Amino acid sequence: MTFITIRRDAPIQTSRVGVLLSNLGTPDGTGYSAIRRYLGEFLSDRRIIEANPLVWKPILNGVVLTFRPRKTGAAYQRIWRTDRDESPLRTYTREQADGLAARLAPEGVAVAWGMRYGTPSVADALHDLIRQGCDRILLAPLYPQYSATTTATANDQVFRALMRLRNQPATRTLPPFPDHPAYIAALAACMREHLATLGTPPQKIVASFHGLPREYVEKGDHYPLDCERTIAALRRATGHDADTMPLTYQSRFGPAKWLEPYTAPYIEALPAQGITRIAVIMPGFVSDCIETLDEIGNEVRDGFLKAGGEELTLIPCLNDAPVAIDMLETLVRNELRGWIDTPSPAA
Ligand SMILES: C=CC1=C(C)c2cc3[nH]c(cc4nc(cc5[nH]c(cc1n2)c(C)c5CCC(=O)O)C(CCC(=O)O)=C4C)c(C)c3C=C
Ligand SMILES: [Fe+2]
Ligand SMILES: [Fe+2]
Repeated sequence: MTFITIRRDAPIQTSRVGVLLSNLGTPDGTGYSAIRRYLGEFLSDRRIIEANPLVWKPILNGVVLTFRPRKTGAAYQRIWRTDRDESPLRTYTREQADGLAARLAPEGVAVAWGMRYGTPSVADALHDLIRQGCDRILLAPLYPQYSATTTATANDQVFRALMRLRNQPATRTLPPFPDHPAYIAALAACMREHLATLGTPPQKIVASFHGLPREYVEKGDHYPLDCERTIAALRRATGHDADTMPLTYQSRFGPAKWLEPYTAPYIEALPAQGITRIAVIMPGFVSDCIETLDEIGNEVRDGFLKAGGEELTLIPCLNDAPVAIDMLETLVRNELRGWIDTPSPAA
């Protein structure tokens, strides 16, 4: 292995705390080659696709990377932030980092952000923090519910970059926070604020989480337990139950069985039961992205309307709302105890 030396990395002389926010990733553009590059990196991750690479690689490089980029590119085009020429996930992650940086500036804490797949990479964000003199870094993957396919692979990627450093900073990782009071309070506030803008309240609020192959759960990924913890806490906080706030799983990829019930057929079956006005909340996504804005906001909405539904409203993800920054500040200050002296704000 070759060790890379970051300027001012040998030896670390300054003493500063840094926070590295990470999210999933996003392509650099909506064209075929940008999407192909992004999907190629994403779907080559063995935490994402556990199949034997001898079997999976020919499928990936053959049928998947030939046909999928067109479909995915069209979806990104529908949600692309043309004013900034980037995807919403990148915009919101940057805004979350900026908001958090402003809150932690009094203690001199540096904040950087990066993506597990695509750019800016988590390795670049790590190097940026080291250049700013950070010798203690909190890695904060922005996934409230743990999964090996999200939290673990985001941390793995930073550890890979750390492996190449001669002088490593000390690191901590932010644990998942499926029912942390600050997270549930932020979700409940965003939900109430959005519902207050509607003329008539929805008959149901469907809580849709990103799905996971059943096999990964059978092998021990405790992701669905975290989703259950979130939904139980959110129902308690907002006075709902399993009937008025059902839990479903979206974004199935490939032919295998994923966690059920699947969001799209669940929602399309509602009009036949007399439920024609619904809201959808997607608590697993800290930022709006292709899966919330396009899959639910376009595809699933179209299916619901075709099936006789009248209104499907999307409750926005936490994004850059002040309550989202409050939540991040609370979670991060809690993990930084002993590294910075200020008390953590009440949850
Ligand atoms: C086997 C494939 C996939 C697993 C497992 C998976 C888990 C998983 N993903 C998220 C969050 C996001 N996924 C996003 C996009 C996305 N996901 C997959 C596949 C798997 N995800 C694909 C192929 C894509 C790309 C889009 C597409 O082609 O359909 C995104 C959005 C990124 C954006 O830029 O908008 C997020 C966020 C979680 C939380 C999760 C496991 C629980
Ligand atoms: Fe995904
Ligand atoms: Fe999707």
